[in-house]
Amino acid sequence: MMFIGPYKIGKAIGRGNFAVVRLAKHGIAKIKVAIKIIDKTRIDEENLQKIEREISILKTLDHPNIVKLYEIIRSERYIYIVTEYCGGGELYEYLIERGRVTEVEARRFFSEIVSAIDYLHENGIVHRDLKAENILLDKEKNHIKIIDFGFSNYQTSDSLLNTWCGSPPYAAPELLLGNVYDGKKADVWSLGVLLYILVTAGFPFPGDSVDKLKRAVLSGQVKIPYWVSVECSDLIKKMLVLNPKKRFSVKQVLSHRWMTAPHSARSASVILTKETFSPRTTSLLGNQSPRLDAAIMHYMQQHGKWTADQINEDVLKRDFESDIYATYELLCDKVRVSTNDANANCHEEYTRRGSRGSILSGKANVEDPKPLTISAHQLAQLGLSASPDCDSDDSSNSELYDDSPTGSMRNDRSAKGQIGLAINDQTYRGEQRRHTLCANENLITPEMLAQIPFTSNLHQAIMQQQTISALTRQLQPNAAGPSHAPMPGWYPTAIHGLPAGLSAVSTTDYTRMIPVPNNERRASAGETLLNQTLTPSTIEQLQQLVQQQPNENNDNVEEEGQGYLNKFGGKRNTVHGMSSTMIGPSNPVPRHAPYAKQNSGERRSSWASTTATVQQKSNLERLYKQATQAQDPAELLLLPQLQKEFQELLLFNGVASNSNHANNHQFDPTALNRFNCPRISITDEQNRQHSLAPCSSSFDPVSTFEKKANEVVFGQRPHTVIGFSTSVSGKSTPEQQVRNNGDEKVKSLVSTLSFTHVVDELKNSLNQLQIPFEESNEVVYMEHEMRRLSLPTGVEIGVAVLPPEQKSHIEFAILSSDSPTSELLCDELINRLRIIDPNSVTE
Ligand SMILES: Nc1ncnc2c1ncn2[C@@H]1O[C@H](COP(=O)(O)OP(=O)(O)OP(=O)(O)O)[C@@H](O)[C@H]1O
Repeated sequence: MMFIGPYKIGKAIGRGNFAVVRLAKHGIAKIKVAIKIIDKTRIDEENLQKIEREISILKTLDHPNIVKLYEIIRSERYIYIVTEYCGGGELYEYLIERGRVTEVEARRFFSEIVSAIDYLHENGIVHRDLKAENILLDKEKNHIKIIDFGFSNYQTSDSLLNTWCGSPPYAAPELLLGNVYDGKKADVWSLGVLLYILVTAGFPFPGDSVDKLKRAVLSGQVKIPYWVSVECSDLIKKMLVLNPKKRFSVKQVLSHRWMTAPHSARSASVILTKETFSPRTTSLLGNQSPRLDAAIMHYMQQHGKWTADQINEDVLKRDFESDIYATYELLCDKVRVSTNDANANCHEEYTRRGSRGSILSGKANVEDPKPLTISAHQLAQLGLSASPDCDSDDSSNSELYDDSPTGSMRNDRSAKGQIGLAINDQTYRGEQRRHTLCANENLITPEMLAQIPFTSNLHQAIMQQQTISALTRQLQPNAAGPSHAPMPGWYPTAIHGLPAGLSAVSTTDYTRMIPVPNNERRASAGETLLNQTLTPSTIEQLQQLVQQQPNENNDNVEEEGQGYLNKFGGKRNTVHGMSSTMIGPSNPVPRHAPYAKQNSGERRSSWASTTATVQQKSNLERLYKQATQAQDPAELLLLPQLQKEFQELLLFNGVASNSNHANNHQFDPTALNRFNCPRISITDEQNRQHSLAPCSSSFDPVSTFEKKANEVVFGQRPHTVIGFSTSVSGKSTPEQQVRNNGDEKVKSLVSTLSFTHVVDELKNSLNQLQIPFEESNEVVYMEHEMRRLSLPTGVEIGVAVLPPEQKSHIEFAILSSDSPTSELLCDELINRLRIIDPNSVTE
């Protein structure tokens, strides 16, 4: 078992360019954390500076949608960045697994992302590496947590940046061009890409190299699929504006009508505004020093063996390099989570805070930093017994372990705190003294106070008490007595935006007045004032809190979090510098939803040729006859040979057909592998005879082979014949017959684009999909000229301009109705047309 300080180290849950991220669990608070471990010997000075900047920025941040920093641990070789653990994985994985999300869900996620970026920009910070891999989800996959501030930087309002960084698919055009740039506007571009990805599960700009991507981005065109609402498209387009000066700012994004559209009841609760929080340092660096929670302090004194002064000092200083501060924060979070309604979470807490007016701040909807309203009975028993987690001294086989910081490696605080950054430190395990405390005063939060009528006696009594305690503190600022009286319910994390003077409010929780058992109190040194808030009954209750909290008590950090790397084969890393050839994720999000599940067994593009050589045909025919006339099923073994012949035929025709195709399309047979296509095309001989398929013959070995293969592979024969009529009259077409039969295998689209435009776009799409086609335009359909594209996949596409609309009428006839390939292909082509023609109508 491996420890870094008080953290029991588990499996790797992520990897970056220079870091490995591991799951860990805090020995005292029993909270899971993520530890980013940076090996200093593997990075150069420049990157070390980058990491230091990331740390210094993280220290200043405090937003519910930004990963929370707990502690920085340094050793000679490693830097350990301890942050909150986001158990829901990356947004990227989420989209890969589920495909695009509904706009309601997209709005909920995106609102949180934008809220966090707004918060950063408000504080003069730009992220510069926004991407779906750097956006994590909480355990319930409800809320966003932005991570990876490795490229973040400070930017004053009028300054420009010049370091090229980020991930190409998300990079703004000015970055791709290598210009100086406004980091905030570059972030907005990435936000545009993110929103596009959310609602389409694809990237807005295609390109498998930086050059291609650059060309696509600089074309200034983004094709938005038809299913995206007009409002959402509008917002995406306003974020993906080439000219950064004309591009939306984050504020404009926030006030766009798509963002302000009604959220679902649940999502409404997560909309956060800048007033809802502020950097912790702001509140803490003010003159009004917040006061620490007495119960937690007391508990820490007992279990960490720190003195009250040490705790006060480190916590108020927000010393991230101190295990004292981290322990305090973690314990606060532990209690906060448990205090909330079982189904609520801290985000809703934020909202509840934000949604109420505050007498104290005098503002409506302004952060009324709701304390955790943890009454004594909830707080006092954060006392943990000796943790079995920490009992192992298995330090021999771990590189990390060997180089883990020891108490001596830590700054002064660790020595003072004694909580055991040393791996073998026994100080936080072993026997712990748990004092029973007693309270004669419960808690009231400022929020509750705000709801008590100003003029009421109760309010005045509380305020009076507040004044007295404030005065007491002023008179005895350093006394270990009354001036250190606890401010139950207030934590650094809850103090954000604390209105001046609030720290002096004496608190009594009238809602949590439960009978307090009058157990014997065993006082300990330095707790003279804690007795006001802590009750004997709390010991057991809080013990339960820590020991019984679902999931949190699961020590199995090794097992958890293993999924990410195993499943997705690693992290898509951020690149730095124009020279990189890397482009986007190694598992690129497919561009359009129909292809979102690249490995789906259902999706089969097919490749058949109608132009086999005579020799190939006869060879196939012979093999086919042998196979089909075989009495013995074993002779079906001939099929692999047939398959091989067929593949050769495909390759032959793939190369040979280059010159035959429109636009001199370069057909690359290796594309078959890329598209994961089986070499089977499902067509029907009869169909070929009676429909328009060119090069039909009475015996088409290719199609008969396919038919046989179809039987073998799919266990059924293709049977339905759907197709356009060749007849000039257009009567009694197979298509009509099918329709009469109630079968809807002809998909139609009426486009507002011109006939030529539609045909060109279809041909482009087919070329992009690397599907060969035959084009003919002599056909007349319902007395109108019709362009026909015949595909070897069993799809016939007819395009005509029909009165009275004079719009392009496109029909996709599926010749083999049971071919999933044909269905998917038609859908894909229709989707592509809709992207360029959102006003088109499906019939
Ligand atoms: N707090 C966390 N909770 C859960 N997983 C995390 C957390 N922090 C990081 N990870 C995982 O580890 C991965 C790498 O983390 P991070 O992006 O911070 O590393 P990096 O070295 O900065 O990466 P890059 O090289 O892309 O910049 C993340 O993509 C994520 O999957």
